[in-house]
Formats: sequence, structure tokens, C-alpha cells
Amino acid sequence: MDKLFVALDFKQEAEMWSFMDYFKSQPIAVKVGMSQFYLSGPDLVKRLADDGHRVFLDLKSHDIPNTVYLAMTQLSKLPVDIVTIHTLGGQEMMEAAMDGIQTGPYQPKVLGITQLTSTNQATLHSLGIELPMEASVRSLAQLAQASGLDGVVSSVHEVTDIKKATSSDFLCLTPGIRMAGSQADDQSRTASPSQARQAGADYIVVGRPITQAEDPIKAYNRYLQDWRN
Ligand SMILES: O=C(O)c1cc(=O)[nH]c(=O)n1[C@@H]1O[C@H](COP(=O)(O)O)[C@@H](O)[C@H]1O
Repeated sequence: MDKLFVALDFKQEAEMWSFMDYFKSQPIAVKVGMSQFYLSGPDLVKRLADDGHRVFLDLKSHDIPNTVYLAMTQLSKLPVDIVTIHTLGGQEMMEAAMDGIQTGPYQPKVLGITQLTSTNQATLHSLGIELPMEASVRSLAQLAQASGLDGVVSSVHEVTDIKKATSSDFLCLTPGIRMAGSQADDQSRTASPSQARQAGADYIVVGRPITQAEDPIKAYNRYLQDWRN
């Protein structure tokens, strides 16, 4: 599977397809998030897959166990490789998600969001979480593994610790990826593709540095090259 997912966060569906035109003859791996899915629904996912792209459907489900179970039974009917849920929903919710995803023909990998890459220590404090960031992410990753998930989403900075606390085959997907000198936007815990690779990340997600670039193909190749170095 491709290691770099391009996050398709656009305001309009037409904008997204204009961007995808750059990759017509070169299928890539893309991440469809809430905004795109709420805008265009399952048909968009099917069309991307029909065009040969690998799809990571990032809806970050977080609700009572039964509702998440039912949501996953629907997602398991879509041609996607990865879906996400929030680990903060707890073990029972995560186990329900795993039961639900196994009901359909596709059975994508399920990854748990730990602490978002936009979150910093002050955010945790404001939520009444007094643990250091690394400890909070580590315990959520261990809970995700105990619940049967395939891996977690975290910043690059926690990957080494997660792999040690879980196992080397427990997947780590890392957003918040920026090359040195790029603007961070709303991300707090950023790192470059090569830092992600060195830390042991299995996949990276890159959005605006590629989708908003003047030359998206050049930007995509630059991020991919840095990951491979
Ligand atoms: O689940 C995600 O993909 C995700 C988790 C997280 O902790 N932080 C995070 O930025 N993301 C997603 O990764 C993408 C990052 O986009 P850029 O900041 O534009 O590279 C967005 O689509 C976010 O929704």
C-alpha cells in the first residue's frame, strides 16, 4: 500500500476533482475526511476507487458503542483501506467498531485517533487531562491495541514510544507533516516525512502543503522523496 496519503480537504467537490486531475495517469493514495464526505457522500469514495486511487476514509467516529457498530457496518461496504475512530470513546466502543467493520466485504484497517496533532499540552490541561502528552498518547495506544484495533494516529513525536509500548506491527499513521520552513497552519506537533520514517511511522498524511501548492505534482514528489530518503 502507498505510504503517503494526500488529505483532500476542499470546500467544493469541483476543486477536489481539479486537484485529482493532476494525478489522472498516476494513481495515488488519498484521505477523504469529514468535509469531503459530508459534501459528496459514498459516491465520491467509489469514484476515487474506480479511478484507481487507494482511499483512507477518515471520519473519526466517536459515539456510543451501538451507534459506532452500525456506522462501521456501513463503512465496511465501501472500497477503502483504512477508517478511523476516536480512542477516547473507550474500549467497549472500539470493540464494537471492530465487530461492525468485519460485517462487510471490504474490512478496512481500523486506526484509533489518540491526541490530535493540533492538540498541545495546554489543550490537554484545559480538558482536565494532567498527563504529559506522551503518556496520554501511549495509554490510548495501548487501550486501542487491547481493543483489537490495527493501529493508531498520532504525531511523529510519539511514534517510537508507541511502538515500544505496543508492538512493531501495530500501525502508526502520522499527520502534521511539514518540511522545514513550511507554515504549520493549525498544526501543533509537526515533523518532516524523513523524521516520520526514522521514528518508525508506517504512513504519513499530507494535506495543504500538496493540495495548495502551485505545482501539486512537484510538491507530492518532494514529500515522497523526503519520506524515501
Ligand atoms: O486523522 C487524521 O488524519 C488527522 C489526525 C490528527 O491528529 N491530525 C490531523 O491533522 N489529521 C488530518 O490530517 C490532515 C492534515 O492536513 P494538513 O495539515 O493540511 O497537512 C487533515 O485532513 C486532518 O484532518
